[in-house]
Amino acid sequence: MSAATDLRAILRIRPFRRLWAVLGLSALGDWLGLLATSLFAASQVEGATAQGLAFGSVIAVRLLPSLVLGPLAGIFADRWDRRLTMAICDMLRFALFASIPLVGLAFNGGVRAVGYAAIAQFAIEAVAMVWMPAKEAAVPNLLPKARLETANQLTLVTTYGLTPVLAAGVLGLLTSFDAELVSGLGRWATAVDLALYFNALTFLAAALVVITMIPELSQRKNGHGPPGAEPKKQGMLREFADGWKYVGRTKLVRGLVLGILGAFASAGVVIGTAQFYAKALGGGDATFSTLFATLFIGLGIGIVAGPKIVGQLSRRRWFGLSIILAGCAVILDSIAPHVAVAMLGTFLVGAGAGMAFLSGITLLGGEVADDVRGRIFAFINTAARVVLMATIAGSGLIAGFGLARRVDWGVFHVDLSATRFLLLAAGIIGITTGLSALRQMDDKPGVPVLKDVWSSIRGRPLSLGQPAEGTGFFIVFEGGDGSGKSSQVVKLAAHLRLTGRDVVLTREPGATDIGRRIRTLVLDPSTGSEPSPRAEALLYAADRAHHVATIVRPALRSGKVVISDRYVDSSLAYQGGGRDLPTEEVAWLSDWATASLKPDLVVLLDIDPAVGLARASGRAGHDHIERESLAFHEKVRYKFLDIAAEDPRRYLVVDATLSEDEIFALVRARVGERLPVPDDDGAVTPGSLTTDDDLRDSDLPEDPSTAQLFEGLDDPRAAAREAGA
Ligand SMILES: Nc1ncnc2c1ncn2[C@@H]1O[C@H](COP(=O)(O)OP(=O)(O)OP(=O)(O)O)[C@@H](O)[C@H]1O
Ligand SMILES: Cc1cn([C@H]2C[C@H](O)[C@@H](COP(=O)(O)O)O2)c(=O)[nH]c1=O
Repeated sequence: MSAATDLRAILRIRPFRRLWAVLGLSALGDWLGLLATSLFAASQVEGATAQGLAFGSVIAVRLLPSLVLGPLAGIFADRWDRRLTMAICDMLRFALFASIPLVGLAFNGGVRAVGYAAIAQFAIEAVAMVWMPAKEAAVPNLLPKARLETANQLTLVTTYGLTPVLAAGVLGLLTSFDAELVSGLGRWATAVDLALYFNALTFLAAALVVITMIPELSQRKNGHGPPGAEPKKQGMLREFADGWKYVGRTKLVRGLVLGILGAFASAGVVIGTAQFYAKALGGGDATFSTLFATLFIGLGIGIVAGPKIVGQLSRRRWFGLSIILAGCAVILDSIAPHVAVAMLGTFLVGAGAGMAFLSGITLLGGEVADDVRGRIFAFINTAARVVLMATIAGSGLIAGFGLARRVDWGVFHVDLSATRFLLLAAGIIGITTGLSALRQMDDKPGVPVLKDVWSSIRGRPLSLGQPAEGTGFFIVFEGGDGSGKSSQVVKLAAHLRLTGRDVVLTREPGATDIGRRIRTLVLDPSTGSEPSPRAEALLYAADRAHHVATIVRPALRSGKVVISDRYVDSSLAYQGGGRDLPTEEVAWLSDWATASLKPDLVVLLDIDPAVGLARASGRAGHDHIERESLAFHEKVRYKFLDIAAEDPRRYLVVDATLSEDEIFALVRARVGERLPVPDDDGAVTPGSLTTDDDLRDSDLPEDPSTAQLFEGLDDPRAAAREAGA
């Protein structure tokens, strides 16, 4: 789907469209408020030092409430109606912003007006701390999970890309007409005052829209109860503690928090050392500004283009990898010999941070239960600010002390700068936290990360990972036609049943009703037509999907041993090797069909196709595949061997020209290593199965499924035989 179609799709969702308009208004108000109150404070006093102090104090005051109120603010979002919380917060912000110029007018400017501006700013920020988690927690309830990422892209671009520019434009426009405004409208209508009134109105409008037009903001999806159920009310302190506990005990959230804080710590060092870094590169203010702009361009591109670049890559993996990318890029900055390399590094830092930010909040929104979401957002918001401020201040201080040192060892000398060391440390922190987040949150264990990334960048289908499946054991027999699989599966099933195992014997294609019809379609020459290679691959996959869903998984779930005559590798070997279809696409198809169910053990009976086909020709009637050329069957054989060589722990490759009993002895030994034998009390001893002497034909239990599967009742070869093919 194109980006425009994606956008249209989320903007078609009415409550979200309205909320987006509200967010735009609030963000515009916020930026305008920040700029205007700072200018307002500076304009109330005389002299450069006093103006600088006034400007700085208003900004500093904005950051304080998050430290004090941050962790508590999330409780409001989880405890009370989020729509009401947002509307009340917006009304309060409306009143507070409007009061700043009015109080300034009453005091006739001066230090008292600045003092009030600072107090109002503190209160506004405190209110914003409550509004923000309510909004963040409500958004995921308005959208389908699959649309959350695009929605986050849109709100991030609106909040950090469009509205600051618009706010600066509005303020610039007003200040350029300052003199005219004052002479026309009077002393109460300076450009900054008007900006503050305008800003107040944006919050009033937002409050009205929220309360009258987005009732959906009140809806809840209870994470632990039925949808719509009221979350259980408990004491505030208990709720606060529960929020912390949730972070501690939930692997995903722990990984996200760790990753986000690590990323903010690295970003803090980059920002704190930026001035000194520009000097270390031999540049000045212009270099500093260029690097800063590059960082933000990277950030924007990461947010806007990131999802398209990584395609279907797991978002959990993407999050960890983005932090690792940012960490590596900071290390590149730390060793950059000149500005061009530093710009590349800084761009990648921005891109990595933007992608981590987007994937992080999307994961939080989509995966954290509704009833704690507000607290988690508030917790992260506060912790991130604390880490950011501490690292900016700390690294700025350290970098300022030790700008550059030259260490001489006789003829050798090295230029060491504290800035570069700090950047190196920040890069290492970034990589370490990224790796740790990746480890904590990985949702595809067993699937190599780099292979996954490479496939996703190339737009190839990805492997789906392997979910655990009950307590059963899944054995598959593979090999060319006539290699002796059917003979061995029957022996092994009988043998395991003698040891008391509950065994399900099955095969592909054709173990189910649907499968039998597919088998006819795909193999039976008497149908008069043969499927094209891709259709053939799809038909085998369809048979497999139904087979796994209705026979294999249920049996494994109830602890049975499932023995299948052919499975996924047959598709890889015949359709991938024999028919020359791209093997990774065939693999993905089967992965999807089976929802990634992999066998515990695969026995590959390897045989020269000339020998196997000669054995199979003993049966009258040949299916489509048996009629293929020897070259085709040779490609199949080598594909089977390649697959087995990649995972020797899972495969037992046996020379299928050995006698049936010799083969079975090898199979039995290997199965015995993996499959413990239960004793009379149900206890298990690994590694001892029955011997040949234990296995007498007369002892074999009746196995109707075996008869049905292998006696040719539904076998197209039988039909072909009858038709005299
Ligand atoms: N180890 C062996 N040595 C010689 N002949 C064997 C051996 N194993 C099986 N056979 C014979 O080879 C023929 C094919 O055996 P079987 O049906 O078990 O193979 P298969 O791999 O299931 O074949 P297909 O894939 O074509 O269904 C049968 O006649 C069987 O008796
Ligand atoms: C599962 C599967 C099978 N095939 C081919 C391989 C054989 O020639 C026939 C099945 O015959 P059998 O006597 O039951 O072994 O189908 C395939 O091409 N792709 C597959 O995925």
